[in-house]
Amino acid sequence: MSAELILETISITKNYFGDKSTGVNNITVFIPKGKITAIVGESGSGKTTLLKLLSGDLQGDSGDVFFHSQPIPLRSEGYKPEHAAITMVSQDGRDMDYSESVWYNVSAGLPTEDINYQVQKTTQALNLLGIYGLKEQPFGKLSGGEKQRVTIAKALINRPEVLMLDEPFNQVDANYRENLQHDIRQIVKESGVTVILVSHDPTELLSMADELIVLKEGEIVENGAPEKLYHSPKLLYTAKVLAACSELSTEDAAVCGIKSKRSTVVVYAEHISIGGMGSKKWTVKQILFKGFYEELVIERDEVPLRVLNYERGKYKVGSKLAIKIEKYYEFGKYLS
Ligand SMILES: Nc1ncnc2c1ncn2[C@@H]1O[C@H](COP(=O)(O)OP(=O)(O)OP(=O)(O)O)[C@@H](O)[C@H]1O
Repeated sequence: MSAELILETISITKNYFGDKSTGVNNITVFIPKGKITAIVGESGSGKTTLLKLLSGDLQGDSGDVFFHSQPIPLRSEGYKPEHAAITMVSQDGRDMDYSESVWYNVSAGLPTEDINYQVQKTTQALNLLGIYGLKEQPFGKLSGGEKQRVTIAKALINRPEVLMLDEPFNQVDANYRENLQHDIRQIVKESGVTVILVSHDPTELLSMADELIVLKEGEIVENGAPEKLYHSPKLLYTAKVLAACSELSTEDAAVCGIKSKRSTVVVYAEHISIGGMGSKKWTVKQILFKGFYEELVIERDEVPLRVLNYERGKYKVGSKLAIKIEKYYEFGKYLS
């Protein structure tokens, strides 16, 4: 049985100033209830525009948006209950009072002045995000990650049906990010809230999302389960959005020992193993610190490849390596 839908767009188009190269064109999407849907794509591909159309923040030039099968009312035309049911989490702390406490800011999200109700709901929301201990702290003095948790707690306090997060982990450092991602997944599981998130970061999308929508130049080019899109991307564009990878021409691929008749070969960094029996023909050119692992840029005959190295510190710039490419993807020129 297919999942119940909560939001959908039918052939929605929104071009800014009538310019077809901006905004989104003719988009039909179905957002399943109680799941995490991620909208991904390069900068300017229309992710935020689609989010705003889905939330009633923006009116399409043509097409429809439905919430529970009813047309979504526009926010600019006055408050409707649907607007409270769909909450957008702003990443810039715009709705927050920086000099006031976490408690004050989160409880301000409640429409009532009933103190008992406020205490109960605010305590619940702070506990849900693991920030009860910060309740007395002024919002302005928190770290980026803590601020983000407070913002989400405030958004969740009225139990919206849909939570929209635009680049939610931008300000959050890597360690904290995994915890927050885990907590959001947990909240979705426990509360049944539907989450739609927009992000650039492939790692957070792949570990969090149930569904991915890939946008390119205002159009959907692929959609489906993250594992499917990651392991079998139909388009070069999708592979590049989702994975740390190297894009090779047919000639460059030959240097890597790959014979291909297609115009482009893509190798994911994680599909290259270092070492083995081969001769050490690759030179380390750059070492990028990634926390518990490193990303190496290696080169042979001026062909660069990105490789993951989990034995941190083992190689230096100039070290010679042998590699083995375990898997690669081939794309013809019409699959870019
Ligand atoms: N208010 C606006 N007025 C004019 N053009 C706009 C406006 N908002 C967005 N655009 C244009 O529409 C296109 C899509 O923008 P949008 O912000 O939806 O993309 P995005 O994928 O969210 O980008 P990013 O990842 O950089 O935030 C871009 O070309 C952008 O310049």
